[in-house]
Parts: sequence; C-alpha cells; structure tokens
Amino acid sequence: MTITLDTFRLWPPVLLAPMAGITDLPFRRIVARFGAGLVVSEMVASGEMLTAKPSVRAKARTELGLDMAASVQLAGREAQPMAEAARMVADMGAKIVDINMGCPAKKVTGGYSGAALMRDPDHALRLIEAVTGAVDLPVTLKMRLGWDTDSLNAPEIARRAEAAGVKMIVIHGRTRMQFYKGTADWAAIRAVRDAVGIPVVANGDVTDAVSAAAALKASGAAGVMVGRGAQGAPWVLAEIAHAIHGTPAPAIPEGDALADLVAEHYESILSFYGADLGLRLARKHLGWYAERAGAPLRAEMMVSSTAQETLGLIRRAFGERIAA
Ligand SMILES: Cc1cc2nc3c(=O)[nH]c(=O)nc-3n(C[C@H](O)[C@H](O)[C@H](O)COP(=O)(O)O)c2cc1C
Repeated sequence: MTITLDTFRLWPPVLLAPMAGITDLPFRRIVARFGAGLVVSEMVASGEMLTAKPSVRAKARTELGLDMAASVQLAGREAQPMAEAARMVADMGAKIVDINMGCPAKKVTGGYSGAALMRDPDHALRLIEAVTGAVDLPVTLKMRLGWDTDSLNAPEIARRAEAAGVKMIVIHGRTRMQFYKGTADWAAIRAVRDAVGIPVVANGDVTDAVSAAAALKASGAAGVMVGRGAQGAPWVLAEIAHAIHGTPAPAIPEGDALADLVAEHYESILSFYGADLGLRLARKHLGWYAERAGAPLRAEMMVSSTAQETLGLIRRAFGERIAA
C-alpha cells in the first residue's frame, strides 16, 4: 500500500522513527540513501526552537541530499509555541511536520508534552489544530496506544486528529506506562486503523522483514516505522522494503565496504557537530555497528579520543576482520 500525504508519496512504506540523540541529519542521510519512505528528525522542543539555540535548530535541519520530503518532529505542550515552531521548521525546509505525543520520558511528560498529551485529549486537539492551522504542509501525529491499559484512547484521539487535518498517524504499540518494556501490541493498533481514513503506521519492535510482515498483518497498517532496529544497521529499512514491497535489494556492506560506511558516518558526525562533541556522540553509533558486525576493538573505539586514531580503529575493526 502506498502512503500519500498531500503531494508526497512515501514509498516504500517503511519509515525511520524519530529518536532523540540518534536520528540526526548524518544518520537520516545514510538511512535515506539506503532506501526508506521517510526519515523523521529527532524531536525538537518547540520552546527551545523559539529561542533559536543553534544546537536545537541543528536538529531541525533538512538537507537530506536526496529528493525526499524531510519530516521534522516537534514536541511541546502549548499550542502557540508549537504553531510558531512549525512555521520555523517549515521555513528551514521541512516538508512534513510531525507532532510528538508518544514520548514517555518524565522530563517530557512532566512538562505535559509527549505522551502526557494523551491524558488530556481536548488540550491535545487544541495543540494539533494550532499546528495544522499554522503551516501549509502535511502534519502527522505519533503517539502510543494510550497512557495506560485503562485508557487506550488512541482511536478517539486519532479520529479527532484526522478531523483537525492530520494526514498520517503512527502508533507505537505500547502504553506510556509500559515505557519500552514488554512487547509492542501490533494487534491493538488495528482499532486506530479502523477509526480513521488516513494512513496508520505501526511502530514498535519491528526489526526485520519477519517482524514487519507480522506487524502489518496484525495491525492492518499501511506501513511500518523502524527505530532501534536501524541502529548500527541503516540498511535494515531497505531490506524490509525489499522483502515486503519488492524494492531493489540494498547492498549490505561488509568488510572494507562496511569500514567505508562507518568511517563516512563517523566523519559526517564530526563535521556536523564539530570535533569535540562529535567524537563523543559518534561512540554510540560505533558501538552499535561493532555489536551488529561482531567486530573487535569496540572498547578501544569507545575511549579513543582523536579522530585519526578512531578512523584507524574503524578500518581495523570492520575492514580487516572480514578480509582476514
Ligand atoms: C533513544 C530513543 C529516543 C527516542 N526519541 C524519540 C523522539 O524524539 N520522538 C519520538 O516520537 N519517539 C522517540 N522514540 C521512540 C521511537 O520513535 C519508537 O517509537 C520506539 O523506539 C519504538 O520503536 P522501535 O521498537 O522500532 O525502536 C525514541 C526511542 C528511543 C529508543
């Protein structure tokens, strides 16, 4: 099934989830290049966006280097700053604005944004209407099944969001109180799908073609969104799309090709954030690549404090390993 948001066709319907601290522009570029229907920015706090802090604006950058609509996710608890932030990210090139109503973090819900908005649907709707009214772009909504198992109100909110102009809904098949525990309930997403006419996308624990097919079957969703499964494996969305939608198979890098990819990702993190911050932020990605590939020298990469040394380690860990 194709997902169309106004004039944008999200093909294949395998989308990269927003992940704070992970789906920055360097990572989104790589995932997009392998192949994905959409890559979503990490959440951008609307209040901070309005202060124009450079580090916050960097999260909303949209230069994917491909002919692909960039989606920027906004988080916030008040309608007006969300509307203003939406206009700002549109000015920065966003073609789709996503609203975060799923984040379970206390820092976020304590501020009544993220999943906390699901506890007050009237307020959530005012916020959604403010955003859909502020920009002439498709607005999408990402949320959970509800706050807890006694309040599975995603279908009701989805229906109201559709009436307010939202064009696509992503459901992480857990409640807020589950945080990331247990397993995602893909079948429960079907009630949302049945409640609206707009595309609904299933999210949570989709890591490969098998889980993607199971999530689609159980939920009846129009597509899947992959988060943690793409860490250290930016090609996984393209693999899923190939298996399910028949798109071209990605060339999964091994040996020197993997070393080249990891080095390229590493250098793009350094140039995006600057060397000091980049060096530290890159470590988690190196760790994931190493874990996935079963590569050695992980501990050394975690403590390496110069780019040159780290690049040498990357070459040895990923390149020589397979070649040997
Ligand atoms: C480290 C991390 C950061 C996340 N940040 C965001 C975020 O900024 N916005 C959001 O809507 N969801 C965020 N999420 C939730 C993911 O988008 C996704 O809903 C969740 O991880 C379930 O999907 P998965 O099992 O494919 O990872 C985050 C998840 C993780 C693990």
